[in-house]
Amino acid sequence: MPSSKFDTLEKYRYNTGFGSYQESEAIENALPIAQNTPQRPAFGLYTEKISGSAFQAVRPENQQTWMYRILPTVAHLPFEPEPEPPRQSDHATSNGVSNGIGTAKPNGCSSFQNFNDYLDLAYIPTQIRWDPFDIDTTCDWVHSMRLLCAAGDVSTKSGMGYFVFSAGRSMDDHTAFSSSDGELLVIPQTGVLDIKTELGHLLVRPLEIAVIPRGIKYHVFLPSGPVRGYALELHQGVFTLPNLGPLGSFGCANARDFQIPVAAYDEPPVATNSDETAEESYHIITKYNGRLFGASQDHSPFDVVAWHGSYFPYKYDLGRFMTVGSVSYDHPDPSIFTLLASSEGVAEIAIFPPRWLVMENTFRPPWYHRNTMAEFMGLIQGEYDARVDGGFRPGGASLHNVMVGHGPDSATHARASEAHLAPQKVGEGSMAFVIESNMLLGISSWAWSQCGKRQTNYNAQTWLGLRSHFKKPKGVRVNSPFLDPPRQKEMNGQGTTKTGGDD
Ligand SMILES: O=C(O)Cc1cc(O)ccc1O
Ligand SMILES: [Fe+2]
Repeated sequence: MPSSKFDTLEKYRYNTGFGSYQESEAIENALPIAQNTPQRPAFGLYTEKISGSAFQAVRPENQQTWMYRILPTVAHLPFEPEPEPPRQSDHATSNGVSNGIGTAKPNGCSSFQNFNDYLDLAYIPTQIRWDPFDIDTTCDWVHSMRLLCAAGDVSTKSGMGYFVFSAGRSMDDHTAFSSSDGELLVIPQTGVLDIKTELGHLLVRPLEIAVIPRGIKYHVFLPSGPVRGYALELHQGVFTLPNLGPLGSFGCANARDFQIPVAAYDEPPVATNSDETAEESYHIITKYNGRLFGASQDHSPFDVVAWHGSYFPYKYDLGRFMTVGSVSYDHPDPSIFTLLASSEGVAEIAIFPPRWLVMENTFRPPWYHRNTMAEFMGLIQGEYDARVDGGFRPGGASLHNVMVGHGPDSATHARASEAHLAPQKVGEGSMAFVIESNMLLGISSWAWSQCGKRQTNYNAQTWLGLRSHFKKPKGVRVNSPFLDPPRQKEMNGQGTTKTGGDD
């Protein structure tokens, strides 16, 4: 007997190919040949289509999948609001009011409840960093997500939401979850996710990522205990592979390394009495404009015997990423490490795998900067080479919002300015990521105060140690229009010099 479900590795078979057209049968000949909607599909199955793009989307962007299933999705009782279980990870202040922004929510509200309330987000032009988030052992996947920051609006399909998840138990048997609010990128930081989806299984471990399309139902089993990680829900568009431009035909994340599940289905229970059909009870939970709703049905939603199409979940092993970089001088933009980009340009995720730095006469860590793009960073393991002050830890996060200045901490600056520039391997045993977004992100009140993880000394600890090293060279002309002409002349040793106290 396997000790856990994920030891039965046979169920984790994958096809490959980002953006490919797939077909998969759990029972041979379940897929119709040369048509989609036969009058009577094979073996008494129902035909159901799920679309992820408008019918008339251009071919490269068109995402639709045909499923051949035991019963169609519609066969369920009406959805009702789902009760909210209590949560461990609220650290509301004693008077129940947050520290300056928003309104603290009482213990017991779910993440997705917060997520709906975009008016409760705060926009703050300072650097923000969080210690590793606590693992909420009481939670299953459905209630595991906590909104950190967001932009846009779910109902108009704009923007995206950034989450941390932490769960200590598997979803109850006979439950399934889906989000109608967007496509979810899952980045586990610790623990294993055994994800059973309508289209087959995905086993996702730290240093892998998974993407679950909008509306696809799934069940999350935790075969090896608690999990924690990061998630990004795109309300707008879907994840795509970035174009490679002058890099050529391959590099970064290659299409063939994306793994796609194969069809698998739950065998319906056998009726004991031949006059009856055996019934089961399933609870289906869906996130709809930020709220959780539940419905019952008498059959498994994991009943897709065969499918074909271009709309499916997938996973990717970050170890397969081919990093490229400067082999002469200067530090390139981090876009060279882009793993996935959103089709509508609202967000991109780049990773920082272990890599060689060989640049000559170069300050090798990132430059100081502020960008029109907001930068959210997470750390899966190890240490991020541009922030070695000990405050950016695996399972924590940072946010440098639109036009918020940041860069290497003062110790890193001092070290890198003096470093002997031999070839150097950085990030050994480490994996950080950055999500760049072109939207100004609002912070949830949970992220600002209730989680109790925001570092109130981040800015001071990281950058206030920077000292001016400016030394005006002697004997050079000063030509600065910021200085008035007499002062310039004086600095250049011309004209009358009047110093304070002489007149
Ligand atoms: O550490 C950061 O801020 C992320 C980052 C990395 C990099 O190599 C260049 C720019 C940048 O924003
Ligand atoms: Fe940055």
